[in-house]
Amino acid sequence: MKLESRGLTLDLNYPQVMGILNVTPDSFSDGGRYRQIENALRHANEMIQAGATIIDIGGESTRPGADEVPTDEELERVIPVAEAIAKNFEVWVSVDTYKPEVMRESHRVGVHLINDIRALQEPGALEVAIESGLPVCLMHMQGMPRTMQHEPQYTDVVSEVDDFFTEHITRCVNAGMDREKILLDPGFGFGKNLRHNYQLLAHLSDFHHFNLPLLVGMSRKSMVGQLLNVPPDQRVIGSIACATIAAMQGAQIIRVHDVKETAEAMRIVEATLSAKE
Ligand SMILES: Nc1nc2[nH]c(SCC(=O)O)nc2c(=O)[nH]1
Repeated sequence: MKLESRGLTLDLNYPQVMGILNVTPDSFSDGGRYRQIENALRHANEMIQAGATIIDIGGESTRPGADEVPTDEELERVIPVAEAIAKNFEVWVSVDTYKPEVMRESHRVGVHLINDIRALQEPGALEVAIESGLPVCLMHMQGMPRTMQHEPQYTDVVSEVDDFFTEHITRCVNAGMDREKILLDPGFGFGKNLRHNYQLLAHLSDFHHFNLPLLVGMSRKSMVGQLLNVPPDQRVIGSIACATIAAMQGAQIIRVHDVKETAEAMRIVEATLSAKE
């Protein structure tokens, strides 16, 4: 499986590491110190050297309870950094946004992938994404970041996420999007309790029936913290375990803070999966 964008190709026969670049003052793990462009470029370069093939830039913290950021503030945080990275490095640049204006500007400055935690449900987002021709990650979320962790309920979380994927793939394709530009993400921690998260991880390979790339993000999240009872910056080993379990099930893109550690773990996964053939 391969993903193309702007002349770059991502070989999805091997797990690809997506490095997280938060440009938010309140991001729960980076502490928002990457707001300036020079720091952002330095961090992006570190992650690329460590093995990241995608840099995911986020201007609005979506940790549980986070408030929304005005569009012009998000544009100011994200676009200059996205442009600088796209100009300075031969790396995929994705933008973690649900706002159509941010998607449009991201496309204009050379971004390769739209990463939308709201699965193009904001008014205008689907049209902008189709117009851009960029690949888009559709992520499942129950509720909204401010309230999504207040008693999330499912009859069967795996089948309900599967139904969500079916519904939104159909919606996007019917609106004119090429099906092969869609990526899927179960949205760990977005309206899920601990058990829901591990049910999704345990059954991740069930989602391969769509024959679309699976992107997962568990890095430093509460699904690790609640088991290990450690703060975000001490969740690296647990996050690597999650990444390894996901990649062993064929997840193609792993979204992480700790790129070097994850990239090394993916080498072990690759060696194991290729020995299975
Ligand atoms: N596609 C995708 N995008 C994301 N953006 C965030 S922000 C919260 C955090 O990093 O803890 N999580 C995810 C995720 O899981 N998947």
